[in-house]
Amino acid sequence: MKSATKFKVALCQLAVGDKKAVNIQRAKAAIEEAARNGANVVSLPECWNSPYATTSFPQYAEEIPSTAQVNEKDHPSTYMVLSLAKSLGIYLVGGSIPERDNGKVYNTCVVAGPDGTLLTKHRKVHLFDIDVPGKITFKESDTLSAGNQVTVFDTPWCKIGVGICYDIRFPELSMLMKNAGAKFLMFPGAFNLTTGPAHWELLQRARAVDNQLYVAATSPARGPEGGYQAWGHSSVVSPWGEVVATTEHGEAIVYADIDIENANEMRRNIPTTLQARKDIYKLELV
Ligand SMILES: O=C(O)CCC(=O)C(=O)O
Repeated sequence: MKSATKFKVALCQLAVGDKKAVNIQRAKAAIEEAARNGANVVSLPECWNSPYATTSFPQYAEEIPSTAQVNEKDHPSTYMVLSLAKSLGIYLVGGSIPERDNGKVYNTCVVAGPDGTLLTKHRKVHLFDIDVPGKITFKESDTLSAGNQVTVFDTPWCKIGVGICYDIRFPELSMLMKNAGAKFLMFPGAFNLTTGPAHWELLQRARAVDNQLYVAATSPARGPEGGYQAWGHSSVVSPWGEVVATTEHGEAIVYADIDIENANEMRRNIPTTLQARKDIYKLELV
């Protein structure tokens, strides 16, 4: 399905283990399957090449140079993403990997275009530092640094904004992506068994309705006992706030037919953007 406003998205809910080469092969196979099934835009989950653990991030980190510098030996994850986007002719939102740059490590999403170029990268802006006593304590800032950019890229169908996991909790970031023209927001993410059931779907539906656009969130599959337990439930939500595609917590590929005209219609019918009281409040980049 492909027209001015219609395309197919696929979210690859991958199992992730401690062998990077195996993780890359698994991701490659899922992306190939998604493309065979007609997906035009494919997403990987947060942290798909490394265990989701602060101690693993520096160990699994790779540099992410510009397209011409990417090679298989030094940048195997990004190499796979760029070369597969090109051979399959798809837009690939490469989940996230730990990125090393100038002695710092970031949680970074690489976006590849169908010509194999690195269109943009998003460094997670809001680090996941939380403490819910007796349930979950996580402190990404122990080993990660935060990005400071709002990320939106062009496709033939619409502009797509990218955030990573915890970024979805900050409505301002999504609003800034909408203001930059996005009609679809994609969040690779790895919620957990405490916040997942409570907030994963709610936040996607909230961001979709308050910005009148599509939202997709791609999780890893649930791991074995002992490691980080991802909530799974990768899903796609329409501008009206309906969950149009989802899954449970095992390995899966979630497909959805997107029609951006649904976002346009919602914006015409309920014209909140025009009705916003910009005379009494405003949102701006600093
Ligand atoms: O916001 C949450 O509850 C989970 C966030 C998370 O797991 C992450 O940012 O990696």
